[in-house]
Amino acid sequence: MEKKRRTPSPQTKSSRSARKTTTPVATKKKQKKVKKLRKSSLSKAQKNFAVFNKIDEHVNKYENLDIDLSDTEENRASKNSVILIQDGDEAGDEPKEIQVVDIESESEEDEPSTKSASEQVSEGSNTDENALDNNDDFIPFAFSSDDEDDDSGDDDKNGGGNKDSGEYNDKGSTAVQAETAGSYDYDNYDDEYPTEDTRSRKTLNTDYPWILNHDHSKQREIADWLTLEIKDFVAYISPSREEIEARNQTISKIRNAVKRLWPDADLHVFGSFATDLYLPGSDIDCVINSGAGDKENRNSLYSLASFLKRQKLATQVEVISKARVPIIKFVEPESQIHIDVSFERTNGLEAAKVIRGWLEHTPGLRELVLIVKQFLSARRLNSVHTGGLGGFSIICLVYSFLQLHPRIISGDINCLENLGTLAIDFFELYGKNFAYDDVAISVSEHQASYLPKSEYPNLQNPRTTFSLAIQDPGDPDNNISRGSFNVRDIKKAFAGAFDLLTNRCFELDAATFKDRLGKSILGNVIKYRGKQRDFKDERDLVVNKAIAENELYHRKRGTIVHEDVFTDVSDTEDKEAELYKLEEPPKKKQRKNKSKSKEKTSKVQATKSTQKPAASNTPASKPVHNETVENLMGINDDDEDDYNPTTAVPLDVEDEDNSDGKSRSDIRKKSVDAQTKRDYWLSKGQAL
Ligand SMILES: Nc1ncnc2c1ncn2[C@@H]1O[C@H](COP(=O)(O)OP(=O)(O)OP(=O)(O)O)[C@@H](O)[C@H]1O
Ligand SMILES: [Mg+2]
Repeated sequence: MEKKRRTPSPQTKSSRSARKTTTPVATKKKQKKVKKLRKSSLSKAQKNFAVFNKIDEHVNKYENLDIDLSDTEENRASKNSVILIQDGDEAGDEPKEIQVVDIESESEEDEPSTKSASEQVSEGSNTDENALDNNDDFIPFAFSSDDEDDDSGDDDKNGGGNKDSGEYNDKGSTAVQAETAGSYDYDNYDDEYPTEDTRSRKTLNTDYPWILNHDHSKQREIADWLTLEIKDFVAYISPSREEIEARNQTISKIRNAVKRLWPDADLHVFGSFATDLYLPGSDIDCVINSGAGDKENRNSLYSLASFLKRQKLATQVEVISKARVPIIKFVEPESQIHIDVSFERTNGLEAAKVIRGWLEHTPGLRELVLIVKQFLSARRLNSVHTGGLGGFSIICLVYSFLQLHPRIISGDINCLENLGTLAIDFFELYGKNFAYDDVAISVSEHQASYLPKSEYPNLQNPRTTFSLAIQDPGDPDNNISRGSFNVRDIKKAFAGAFDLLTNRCFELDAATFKDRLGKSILGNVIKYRGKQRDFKDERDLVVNKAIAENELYHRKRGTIVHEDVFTDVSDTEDKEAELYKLEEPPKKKQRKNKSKSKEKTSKVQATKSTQKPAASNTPASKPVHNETVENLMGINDDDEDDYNPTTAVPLDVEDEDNSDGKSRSDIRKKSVDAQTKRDYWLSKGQAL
């Protein structure tokens, strides 16, 4: 039944009449207004970005602690070594001692090079290499194309060193200099983006290749354009058949080797490969569990490291034996995939299953996680060793964001159709509004909630209140983000992304269709520099064995328990064919329809009515009240939240024709959606 119409908000009224009376004078006025708004928002953004100019806090000071074995001469020499990193006892402590331990020499790899490190870098970067693998796609918060050219000099200053680790600082400082000197022209930053004339030339080597042949510049709603770009980006970086197979084979090889060394042990995969949340350059997280449960010790770690090296299954081996979670890190030479191996634990295997459950029930989760991952990875803010935000924390952050978003809870928006708005909301929340000092995030198998930090001493950082606290879904006393000590820079980066995306949207919204052509919104904050990929998300074509084996592992264990129990999945009586059978591919993106949204609304209502405090196993659990949640989200309930989209827009407002035989109610639904988006969008501008 049609709901009773309510008086639209003044904001709604004015935007409606503006659309109805589009005289040339009105258009000119509107353009002037938009220009003014844009200018003021740009200058405000400029102010926000002053933090990047005046202080160097955003430069990742801990970057140099990261060990990169690929480029420098010492590192080349140590390719035949095992590196022992002695971490502090607590995650988040900076590494205390680094010790290189030679375990074996293999002469062919030891050949000294007379070439400079930079030459080695350029020679080493074969065209098949993916810049993401090398974390080589850093984008400074500056748009001057001169930045890249200026790098060479700085490289020399840094001892002609490690391009990989130097790039962040070099580019960052170049960007800072350019902007401090006032040479950056905000009005012309679009120069970086191809005009129609230069499009064909630029598209051959674009930094945002996901727009190639995927032009959305004709979208009426700018938020829809961003949503479509996000979908394109995700399709672009999703794995091809070959990539999945390479990962599968790599795991099989390592597992076979482990079993040769330790017949009572088995290797399992968890982390992003077991959740389908990996970027092309992501590592593979593995754990070795054994019948005796005795492999987590220094001797075993070294035995395995030496063995894998001898078997030519590992290069660039590091043994990190004194960390809270001792691991071996190495690169598998054939696939060049980075592997982390931990020992005698099951929590990662349990987390993988929980995360897959979240993915199944949370539309948009995969898309937003990959966007945030790529965003942080390009800024080198994704490594916990340097205080960044690890993949696990990102997943929990995005999951809680989607679970607690008022507009999703109320069934007001469809996640997959509003990825653009949600991405901006995410950056706004964690870049500008989130109360890091007071609020912790709790995620459990079925829900998320905000917790008052004061009541959870175990989640607090003893050194500072300004920290991110995310309760481990598998252990309520564990703050999974306690190692992310660089939260200040992460917050700044998110705030920057919000400003850049919002400004870009305003700018392109005001531009003519001709000027929009070939331009990217997402490219303002995310770039991809590397081997050109296809838009082939081939996850439906080949079994991801990490997922299949993890499913089997849980089937064998029957239920999720939090004890260390050895379960050998390779010694299985289950038929292999059964295990690796491809399931029916999931139905391709469904268009929103009435029954689906109704179903969703009732589901949301059910969730709301049965909402329990998160982490029910923690008695003090007390989710922050919804009003506070809305404050945290930065959404003002005076304006658009009062607005009833089903009644605010008359049927005759939309000027689209009805040639495809849609019913009037379908059209109203569409126009309502468009208006909701527009109003919401305008509110973003006012927030600037
Ligand atoms: N702080 C932590 N506390 C407990 N478990 C953790 C923690 N960090 C990581 N893990 C476990 O390790 C797994 C892999 O973590 P990681 O941060 O590498 O995420 P990822 O999804 O593999 O992302 P990426 O693709 O960036 O490697 C997680 O799924 C989780 O099970
Ligand atoms: Mg990982």
